[in-house]
Amino acid sequence: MSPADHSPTADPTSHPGPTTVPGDWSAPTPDRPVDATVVLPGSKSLTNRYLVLAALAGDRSRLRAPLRSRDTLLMADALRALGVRIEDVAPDGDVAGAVPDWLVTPPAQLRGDVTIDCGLAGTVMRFLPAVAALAQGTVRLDGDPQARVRPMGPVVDSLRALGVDLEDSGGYLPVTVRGRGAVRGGAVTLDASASSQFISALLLAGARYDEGVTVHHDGRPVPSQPHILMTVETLRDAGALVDDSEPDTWRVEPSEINALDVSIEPDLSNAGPFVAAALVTGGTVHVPGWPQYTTQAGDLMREILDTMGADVRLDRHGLTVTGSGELFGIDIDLRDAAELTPTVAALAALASTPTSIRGVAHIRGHETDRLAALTAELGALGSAVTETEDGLRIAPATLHGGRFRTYHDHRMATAGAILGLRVPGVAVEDVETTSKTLPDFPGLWARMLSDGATTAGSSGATPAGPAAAVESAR
Ligand SMILES: O=C(O)C1=C[C@@H](OP(=O)(O)O)[C@@H](O)[C@H](O)C1
Ligand SMILES: C=C(OP(=O)(O)O)C(=O)O
Repeated sequence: MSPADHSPTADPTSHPGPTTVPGDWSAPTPDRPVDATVVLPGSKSLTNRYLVLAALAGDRSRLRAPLRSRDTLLMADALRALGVRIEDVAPDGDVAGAVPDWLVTPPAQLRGDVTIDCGLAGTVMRFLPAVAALAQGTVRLDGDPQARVRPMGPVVDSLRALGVDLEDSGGYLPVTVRGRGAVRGGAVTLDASASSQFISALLLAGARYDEGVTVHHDGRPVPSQPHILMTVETLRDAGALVDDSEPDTWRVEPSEINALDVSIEPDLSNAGPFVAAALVTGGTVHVPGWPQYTTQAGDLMREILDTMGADVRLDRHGLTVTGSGELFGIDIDLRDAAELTPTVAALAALASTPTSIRGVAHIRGHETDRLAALTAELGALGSAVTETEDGLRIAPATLHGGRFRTYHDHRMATAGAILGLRVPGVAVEDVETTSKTLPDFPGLWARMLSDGATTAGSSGATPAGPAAAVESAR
């Protein structure tokens, strides 16, 4: 099945529904520009890569300021089930409110005869079959009902070609891996146009395969390429030898994986809605610890906000975004940073000139069919939005309040929050879905918008240290 065949689990064509439903979250509409410092928790993508590498390493690793959200806690629980010890330890220094570090001790041999809950986490459902293949025994992987429509075919077929004994459900979860404690490895060709995570999965575990792994992509362009570079760089951090010099081909030599001691950068894609608030309200948002160099796709927010009308400054203290009150549309290929689409689409719906978002056909296979979901929900609030073959076109329109459905998609919920900054009466369904990658989004959002609020841990903390914190500059 192609990603285009997927549709959201709730039917976006069934609008208009009720205006609000008990339990919906009223997105706040501030009466003045935001002026805040927002400390974001660690990157989901980095945390889950380092957890996997630490589980496959030869010795104990330390992950500093890891993200603790549904996706990373599921990854940690899955690795624990495979025999990895993951313990909380206090971070160095006396930083109030800082999240504990994770000490990760790999077992001599990963064990099987376990069932793993992948939730709705692409990183867990795609990365772990490649790890489970190294376990001794059977590992059954399943997830949320919506996870069962996210594509897995190329990763399971590739593992089979590399010598792994497994069963899938027609290219989807549930998947059963019969681990034999070792994997032959070798060369494989796959079509990764539906997700870069297929490639990352094989590379992350590939150093531990007897022959290493050579992965060649054949198909339409691979999306989210910075995430593959992130995989390559985290492998190199752990001493693995990776050759990515040929386009669409990656080679990981068989080797030990070294223990790691790493600090996790703040999650820049999760920072997106917060820095977007500066543009929407004509205010200022500062994000400490925004890295000067990063493989995170979310770093593209800097260019996006600049094009859409903000003043964007990055220095050694972090990122500062200031809006002027003007918000322009954008013409952008988001293939490399597809996870930003809901954030950019929400901004576009508030803009004074048209927007075209291209290159993101594959996000029909993300947490939900994001193109259908955004078309339905933005449209229901009055936006002039059209779904195209590989993206969205959004023309200026006057929006009104109403119910914004979220389809179990954290980034749909944060898109609703962005709209609410300008449009009174936006009621966001199931805002708790944001806990997939960000603990306490509603609290953090409210504190960003409130006067003089300071959460514990924001003063004197290392940028990525606290769970999440906001300091209002007012
Ligand atoms: O490897 C990763 O950490 C991710 C890769 C990307 O997936 P796709 O390639 O499926 O877009 C991205 O959208 C997702 O949020 C995280
Ligand atoms: C696509 C996303 O997540 P996942 O890692 O589950 O693919 C996302 O966070 O936007």
